[in-house]
Amino acid sequence: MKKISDSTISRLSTYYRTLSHLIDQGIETVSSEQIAEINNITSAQVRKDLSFFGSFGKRGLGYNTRDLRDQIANILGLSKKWNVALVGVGNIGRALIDYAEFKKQGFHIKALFDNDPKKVGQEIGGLKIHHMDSVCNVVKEEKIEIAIIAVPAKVAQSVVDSLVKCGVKAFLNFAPITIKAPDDVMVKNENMSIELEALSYFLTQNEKGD
Ligand SMILES: NC(=O)c1ccc[n+]([C@@H]2O[C@H](COP(=O)([O-])OP(=O)(O)OC[C@H]3O[C@@H](n4cnc5c(N)ncnc54)[C@H](O)[C@@H]3O)[C@@H](O)[C@H]2O)c1
Repeated sequence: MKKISDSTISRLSTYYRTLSHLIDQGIETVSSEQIAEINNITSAQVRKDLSFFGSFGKRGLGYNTRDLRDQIANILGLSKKWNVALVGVGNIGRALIDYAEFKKQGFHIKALFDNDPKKVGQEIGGLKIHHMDSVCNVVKEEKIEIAIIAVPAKVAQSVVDSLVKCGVKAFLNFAPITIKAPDDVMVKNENMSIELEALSYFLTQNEKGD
């Protein structure tokens, strides 16, 4: 299959949400123009993104919202349940454990890790916090496929390395560093500071233009 860009994958997630909202409103069919308008992009972009994966909808009739949502869910692998581990049960970690939406989307937090002796052994949301010493055993037992990294930056690389050694191949990293990983491992970075800097740049350039 052709290599699909990150931006196409990210737009598919957006279309998935758009279709879910339309279905909630009882709307059965939608055109690429409507999907485009809702998301401030062009209809050509919507058609191009979908064309990578086959032909959907009927010319002139648009797409059936449920069919298209289900097909996008299949493409994104959302029809299955993913077992997730969270490493670092601090401020960010706790907020993520409490976020019920992940579970609804098929991402089930099944294991918690921390190296603080005061936290290890405690239970949060029905899950025991394990020490990193037992990481591979727990990863194997809980069939962990994705790990969320919410530890301080200075230890994030070594934490990822430990999980890679246990066979985990997908990471969502909250620590503000660039993680190095083998080619068959994917690391997505979640960094609010970068987003804030983009806003800062936008406001700074606007001021200069005034
Ligand atoms: N992505 C963002 O937008 C964003 C925003 C704020 C903070 N952060 C980053 O997220 C991370 C977590 O922030 P926080 O405020 O929750 O920190 P925190 O100090 O509250 O929590 C970190 C947790 O990691 C644990 N930990 C430390 N070393 C560990 C190790 N080697 N193995 C396992 N657990 C370990 C600590 O015991 C603690 O429970 C930091 O890297 C921070 O810079 C990201």
